[in-house]
Amino acid sequence: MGIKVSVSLSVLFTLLDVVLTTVLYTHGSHLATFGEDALNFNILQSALDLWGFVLLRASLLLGASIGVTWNKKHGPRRVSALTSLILFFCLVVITYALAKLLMLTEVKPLSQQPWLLSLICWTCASSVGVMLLWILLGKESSPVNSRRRSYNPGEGSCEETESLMATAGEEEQEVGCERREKKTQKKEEEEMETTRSGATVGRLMSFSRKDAGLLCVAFFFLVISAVCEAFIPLYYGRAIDGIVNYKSMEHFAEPVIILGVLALVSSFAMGVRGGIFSLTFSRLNLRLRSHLFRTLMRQEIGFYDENHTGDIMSRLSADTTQVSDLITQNVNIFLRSTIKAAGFLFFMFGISWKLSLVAIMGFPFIGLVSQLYGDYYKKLSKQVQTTLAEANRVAEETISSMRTVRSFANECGEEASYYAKLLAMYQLNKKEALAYACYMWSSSISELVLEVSVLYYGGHLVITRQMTSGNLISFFIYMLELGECLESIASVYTGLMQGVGAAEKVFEYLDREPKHPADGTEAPDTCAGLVEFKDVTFAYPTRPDTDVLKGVSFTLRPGEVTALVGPSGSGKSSCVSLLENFYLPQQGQVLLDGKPVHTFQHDYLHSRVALVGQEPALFARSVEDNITYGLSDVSMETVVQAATKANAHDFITSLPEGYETGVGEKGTQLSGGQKQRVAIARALVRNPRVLILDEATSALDAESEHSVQQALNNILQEHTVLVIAHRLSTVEKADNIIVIDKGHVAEQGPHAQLMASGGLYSKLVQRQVLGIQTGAELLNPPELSRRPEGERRRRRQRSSSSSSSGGGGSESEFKARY
Ligand SMILES: Nc1ncnc2c1ncn2[C@@H]1O[C@H](COP(=O)(O)OP(=O)(O)OP(=O)(O)O)[C@@H](O)[C@H]1O
Repeated sequence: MGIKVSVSLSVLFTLLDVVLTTVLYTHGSHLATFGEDALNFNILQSALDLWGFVLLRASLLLGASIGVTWNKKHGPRRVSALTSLILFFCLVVITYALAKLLMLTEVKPLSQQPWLLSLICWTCASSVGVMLLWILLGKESSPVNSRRRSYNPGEGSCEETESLMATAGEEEQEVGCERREKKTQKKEEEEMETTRSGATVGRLMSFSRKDAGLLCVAFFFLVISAVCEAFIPLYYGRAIDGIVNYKSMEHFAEPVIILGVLALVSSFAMGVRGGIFSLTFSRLNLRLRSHLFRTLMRQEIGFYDENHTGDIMSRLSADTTQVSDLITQNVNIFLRSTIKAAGFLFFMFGISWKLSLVAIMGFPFIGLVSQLYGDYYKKLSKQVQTTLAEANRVAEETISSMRTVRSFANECGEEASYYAKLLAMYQLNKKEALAYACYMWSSSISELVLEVSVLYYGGHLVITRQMTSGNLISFFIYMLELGECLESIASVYTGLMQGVGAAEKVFEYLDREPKHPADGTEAPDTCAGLVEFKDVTFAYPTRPDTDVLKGVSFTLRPGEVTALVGPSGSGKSSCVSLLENFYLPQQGQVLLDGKPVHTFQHDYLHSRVALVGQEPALFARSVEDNITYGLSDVSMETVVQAATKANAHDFITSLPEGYETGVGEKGTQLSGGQKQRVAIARALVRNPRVLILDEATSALDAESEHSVQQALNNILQEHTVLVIAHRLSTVEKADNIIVIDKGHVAEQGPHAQLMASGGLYSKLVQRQVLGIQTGAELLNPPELSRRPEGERRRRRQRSSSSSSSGGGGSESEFKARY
């Protein structure tokens, strides 16, 4: 609807309002009434005050219409900013009109004052009309918005105001325009958020579709318990009337028996309803969590680089619980309270419509306060969720790296950073508490005012014999219960807002499509294990502007050992990540048997390409489960075979429960070397075609390294092996050594050739040998000097042999290594 339409509607409505109100006020013809009333105004006889309101209504609507027509750009926004105030004004007018109606009934029956009754009804209806039209006028900002969007503060193109800027005060206008833009943007965001909230609740409902049957049963019992509860105050009143008015046991006993039956049925229905809602909560929670976890499992590795574990855990635990609560708890309370409130209102009007009018006059004000509070609370709760996730992240990171924290004695530092996060949350909690206090204060005051007014007016009705004392008591119980229902509805609103905030975050993850899905389909019967990197350029998604690999090309041949060496941070592990299909290169291709790795089936690729990483991560399960991780139906014989090849069998059998022994969280109950051997067994049990050893033996002692490498040596011929090692002595006999430097392949070839060329590799070797020598001398010169001459000679020989250009190590020594 355009501005023109809403303005025309407002003008027409204003005309109708003025004419109709004036006609009703003057009873159609007596215009002299104005003069008489103005001179002798009596609130109980004259309706001049109601006619006065029409002037206010007309001024407001006409003013707003002129405003939005005159200033199409900012007018609607200004009108919209005043909406709460206008709603408040209209509610006051309605309350005043209803109060006047009650006063007039005291003077004469309403049937004798039809004009006045019609005028009061029209005043209430037209006030509602003004509210709606005001909202409509405030909303008609779409054409302006589209123009506003073209404004770019950075480029200074606030088109409409640009021409004015030529005059004085250009800068002020620009700043003002920018500020207004921000305000409007905020308002638009809020509007969008409200729409989104509705959509989120709708989506959650559809998520609970599977529990529709259960929810229907729960709803049935909810209605039964609510209806029974709605009747209870009525029979309380009747019992009291039996005592006070009839003073007869018969009149007293009947309502008491009915009361007993109602209480019995309602408590039974309440129990069944509560149980079913709890069950639905658990089912929904189960579905939501497993669905979210499944979505998380599908995400690419880059997602885990971008998002902190604490944040993800927060979504998975706290947010999913809150979301399940949103549907079960809040919807349960909302439905129960609404049904009960409707029943209570029905009985209240049945007992006394006049008293009911007094009681409901305050409700819209309470509703307005709840709305404002709910909006504010929603915003705060979102911020609280974010800070809580941050605090969790710090705690999680610290607790999972407790050994590092202890070894660097940084307990106090971690305490301080956790406390800082908690403090940030506390600041938000303080705001929440203040908002809650204000809300409680305003709602308690309005309740008190209502109760006193109802008691006063109800007392008047009993004294004037318009109702019985029993009915007044029933009415009062109804009203108090109604107050509780409305309070519950208000609390549900905030609960809903809190849940919607959490649900939006959960859906954000649920909706996330992996940027690099593992959806390859290739699964050939045979795999030779030929790996080719062709002109690969790669940057991590978290740092898209920094290429860590630049035009890298090399080949890993079946049956050959290829070593990747280079300074720290040169990009060796990044090559492994690409071969494992963790990331996609920006340019070039990583091929396995001539096909890009991402085209292979996920399971297939990882059964043919196995990785033993730098810091092998074990799971808090048994040794056997760790070795067979990700595989099913692996015989014990195969497990033992793999463990034996990895030189792990002996130590595993010496554990208290052998292969059944638990390894603790991340394998903390095993030594570094034991962990590495279990990780090697885990790779070998798959009998892979391509074996990647990324610093896989770095934590082994010389003895274990020797035997593991001997074991590996037996199987090397069947595999394509890629070795990354910092200790260059361990790679010197590899078939091909690829030297990576700053993301480039600096040189490649066998050890002897690289040493002869005198390039980066030979420098690294020399530096390392020198480093070892100097380090050893610096560390322990007296001990070294005290050692027998024979041992010193042997050490010298060993170091000189490894630094010699030919590598010096015998073939058997290499075989012992691989
Ligand atoms: N997940 C990641 N996100 C962003 N950058 C990363 C990530 N992992 C590594 N890097 C960066 O990429 C570069 C290459 O790292 P890479 O781990 O491949 O080096 P490397 O040669 O294996 O080092 P090292 O020998 O020390 O293990 C480094 O500058 C590193 O900071």
